[in-house]
Amino acid sequence: MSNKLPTDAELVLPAPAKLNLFLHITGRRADGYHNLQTIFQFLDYADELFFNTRNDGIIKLHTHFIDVPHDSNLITRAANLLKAQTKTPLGADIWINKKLPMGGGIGGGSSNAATTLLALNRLWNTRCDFSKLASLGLQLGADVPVFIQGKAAFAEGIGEQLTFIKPPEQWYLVAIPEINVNTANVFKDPNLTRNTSSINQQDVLLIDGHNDCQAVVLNNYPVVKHAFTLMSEQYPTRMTGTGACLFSAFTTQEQALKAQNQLATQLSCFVAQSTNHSLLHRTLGINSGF
Ligand SMILES: C[C@@](CO)(OP(=O)(O)O)[C@H](O)COP(=O)(O)OP(=O)(O)OC[C@H]1O[C@@H](n2ccc(N)nc2=O)[C@H](O)[C@@H]1O
Ligand SMILES: Nc1ncnc2c1ncn2[C@@H]1O[C@H](COP(=O)(O)OP(=O)(O)O)[C@@H](O)[C@H]1O
Repeated sequence: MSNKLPTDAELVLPAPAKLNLFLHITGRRADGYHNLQTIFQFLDYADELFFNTRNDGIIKLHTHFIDVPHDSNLITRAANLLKAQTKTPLGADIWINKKLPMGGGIGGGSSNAATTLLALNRLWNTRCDFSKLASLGLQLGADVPVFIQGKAAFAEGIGEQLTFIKPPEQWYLVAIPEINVNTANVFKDPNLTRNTSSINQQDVLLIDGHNDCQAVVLNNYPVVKHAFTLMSEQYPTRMTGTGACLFSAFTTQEQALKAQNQLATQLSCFVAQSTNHSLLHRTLGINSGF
């Protein structure tokens, strides 16, 4: 990814990561998608996107991703979708400082799409409300709506039915196994547990839960299994989303940094605080009441 970033962009915004604190798969729909129950909480660890308005209507992503052609990049797709929906004559120049690992289950692509929708809606003055942007975002990925809403949530359906909640804000050590896990392949795996019992909304913050995708990913990706073994020998460890990233919770930053130091020679990892009010919305000055 080439990364010459502008120093004078009109709008600079974060696209934060998320964790799935648990991920239960409760069934498979007729269209092949899976119903799930999960908690999304944000991390104060983010990509950074830079936006300038263009008057000629062109949407240009300047940062090159090695593995993702521009047309299929979720940033370009989000910008094109908002432009088509609102028929604005305006365009945009966009750059990204990419920090979030791709295919890691921390939602970087979805978060990039959500940040792009909120940024351009503001720069283009296209006045779509959150629920309109969330439904546009859902066309790009199941996790985009929660990033648009910017509040930690219990999610059902394919992740789009959101009930806002406030799980404890903690410090996390997040390990990044060097592999990109393909979400579709995890959901296709015959060994995936698809019949976890549904939980009631009022119990969401009372249970510890688990991640149904974890066993499949540990079984199919030795790199993830190795990282999980190293980490779980020391701390309770869980996978986020469909992997590959793994996380352990700590009460203080010091504890999380100490754990990072212990594992640093063997695993690539970062420490971040979880938050119920997204860094994106805090930066935009949107007061969610959270
Ligand atoms: C399961 C989660 C939890 O956060 O995993 P991560 O992507 O974060 O790891 C997400 O909701 C994933 O959302 P997203 O990554 O947008 O998935 P999509 O691109 O919509 O789906 C990729 C493919 O996975 C399968 N899929 C995805 C979501 C779902 N609830 N059921 C499915 O069966 C479908 O085959 C789909 O074609
Ligand atoms: N802007 C983007 N950032 C990251 N991934 C993107 C982007 N646009 C498209 N993708 C594609 O989406 C896939 C999933 O990306 P990502 O959201 O980072 O992972 P996950 O859904 O596992 O958290 C990537 O492997 C990549 O092929």
